[in-house]
Amino acid sequence: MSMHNTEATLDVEAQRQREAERLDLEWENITFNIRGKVILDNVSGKVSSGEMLAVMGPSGAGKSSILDVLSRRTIAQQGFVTVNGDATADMSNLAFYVEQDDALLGVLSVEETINFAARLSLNPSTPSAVIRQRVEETIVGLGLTDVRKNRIGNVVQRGISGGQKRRVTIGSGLVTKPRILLLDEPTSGLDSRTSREVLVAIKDIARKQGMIVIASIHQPNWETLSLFDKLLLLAQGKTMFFGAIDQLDVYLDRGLHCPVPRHANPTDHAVELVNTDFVLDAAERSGRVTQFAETWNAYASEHHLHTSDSANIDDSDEKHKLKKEKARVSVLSSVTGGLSFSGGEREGGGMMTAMGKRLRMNLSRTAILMQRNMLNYNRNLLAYGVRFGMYLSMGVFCGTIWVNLGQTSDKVNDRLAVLFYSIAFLGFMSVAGVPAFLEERQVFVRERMNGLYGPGPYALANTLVSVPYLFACVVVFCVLTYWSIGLHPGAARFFKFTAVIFLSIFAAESQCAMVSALIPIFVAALAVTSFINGFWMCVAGFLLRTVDMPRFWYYWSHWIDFESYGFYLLIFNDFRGLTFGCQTQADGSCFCDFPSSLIAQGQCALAGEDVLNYLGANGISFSLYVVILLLITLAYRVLFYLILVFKKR
Ligand SMILES: Nc1ncnc2c1ncn2[C@@H]1O[C@H](COP(=O)(O)OP(=O)(O)OP(=O)(O)O)[C@@H](O)[C@H]1O
Repeated sequence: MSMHNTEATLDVEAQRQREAERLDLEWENITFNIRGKVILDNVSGKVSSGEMLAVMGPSGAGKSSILDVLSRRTIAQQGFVTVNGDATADMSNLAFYVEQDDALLGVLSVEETINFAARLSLNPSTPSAVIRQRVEETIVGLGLTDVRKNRIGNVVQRGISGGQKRRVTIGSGLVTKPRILLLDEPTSGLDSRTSREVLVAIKDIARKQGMIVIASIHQPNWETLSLFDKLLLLAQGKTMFFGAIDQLDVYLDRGLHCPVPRHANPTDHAVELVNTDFVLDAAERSGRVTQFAETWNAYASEHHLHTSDSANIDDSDEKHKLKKEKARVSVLSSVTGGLSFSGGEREGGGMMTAMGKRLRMNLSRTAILMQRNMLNYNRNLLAYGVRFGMYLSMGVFCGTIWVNLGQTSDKVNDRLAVLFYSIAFLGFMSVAGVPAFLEERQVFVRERMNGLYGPGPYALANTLVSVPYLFACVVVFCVLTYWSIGLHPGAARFFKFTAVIFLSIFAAESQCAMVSALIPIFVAALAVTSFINGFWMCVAGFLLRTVDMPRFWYYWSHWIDFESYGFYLLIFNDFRGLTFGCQTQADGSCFCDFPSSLIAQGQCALAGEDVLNYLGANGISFSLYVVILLLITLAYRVLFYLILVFKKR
């Protein structure tokens, strides 16, 4: 069968399947409070496959909140959200939520961004021609053809406009072909013509796909609004109107007795009526909105315009109990679902349960994320570019400042200092990756919330891809410093030196990723990571010998400090087998800067082992310390993963 035939068959099959799986999304009596403040008050409604619902209202009316409840990102204290009557339906599999903020990777092009979103949502076996076709349709549909090769842009490099970014974010959702598309302010930043065209494209896809579209929207012109089938008008969390768009002016006239003035836009008129932001008296503000809500309820009952079909059905105690139980299960599963290794599979009809398929899916997602990370790190100077430059410069500085340290006892302290500094400073500089990590994390949060993949593939891809980049940074530093400083001769010691620095810096990087995942605020992550690294320096065993360290600090902090293992491994690697000449004094006695075992043997010299003894590092096992360093890194990575699992935003 030719590729075109395959695509056509897939599309026809998908269409048939979707027609067969008509969806009704229904929400009943949603009441949501935050700290006693009513955000949504008894809101109900229903929307079906192929329909577009506009959610409107003044600022703070609860538009984003109802989208959050419908996507189950927020669980309301009262009420139910059901899909075809099922309150336990997995929304992360069904719905894609396009939030107000555009969380995108700035160095990727428009086309790459949409392409990765498509690949992350599809079965690993989807033919690439099908992916290309989807991406093409989305780009053309959203009017992004001219900028398809342009980069999104970030603080370093200007990219596409704000309105184009909005469309790319919408495109990243549309291309996954969700059954329910939730859009928070999709037209913000777009002029009225572009807004309309974007909504036309969405409507077209929604019709073809049998997709439900729910969009919060500010002041669209009437022409744009008429693209929607239904309107939910909110004020102070209460329903002011819910129903077919063309019923709004009828209601305003006959229900509210405030007819739309000639040439005025009915929605502008309605939003203006229910907007009480500028009424000074609080009681009057809430009284007016309550009265509007009561008028609507009375009108809806009188004209049988119930907010949801189920309002007609006898809501017996039994049915209510059943829904309540289902909703409870849904809340529980949404909590425990956080432990799952991956997100769900969007395409292909339902969750795959077989372990093999699940593993394959996770590996495929990990591979795609690795590919995207590499593209990001190659182009994003803030990821590793800045660090590469810093490590290279620091290599030049260290190699020329501690240049050619001779093997004399008076240089031993300088040698210890440069070894300590290599671990401490290079580890400290892991904070330079925080901005790029936070950008990547935001994209992860958005994609994870939309069920594209879970924390497992993300954490794995992040860990694996950071290795070669970090290794390149470390190698350049080591090559520039090792021989210039005059560290222990021999290739084997150089390779060990490089390996130890790499393992230590990888531990520092893992710690930084863990902190940034926990505190995803740039300045705070930077401050906390720097603070922790500063503390590790104090207890590493160089600035203060372990024998002189108060036992309280020694027993717990020294032994979990990656810097102490890195430092001990470096000095063990460097000092073992070296001999340092001491000074013969005027009286013929020998002076060494450290206690020497060689003087008693008639040599005016200091053995490297004497220095190790002095620092309590002579008896260490190199391989054991390497294993501990690896275990500390592993612990950071596991914590990183667990934080991502439990901290959803
Ligand atoms: N986490 C929160 N804590 C306290 N109040 C909140 C919280 N989230 C939302 N609110 C309040 O809930 C109300 C509804 O907020 P929401 O963001 O849903 O409004 P909106 O209609 O989307 O507003 P806008 O059009 O300005 O985006 C607002 O008064 C807001 O201040």
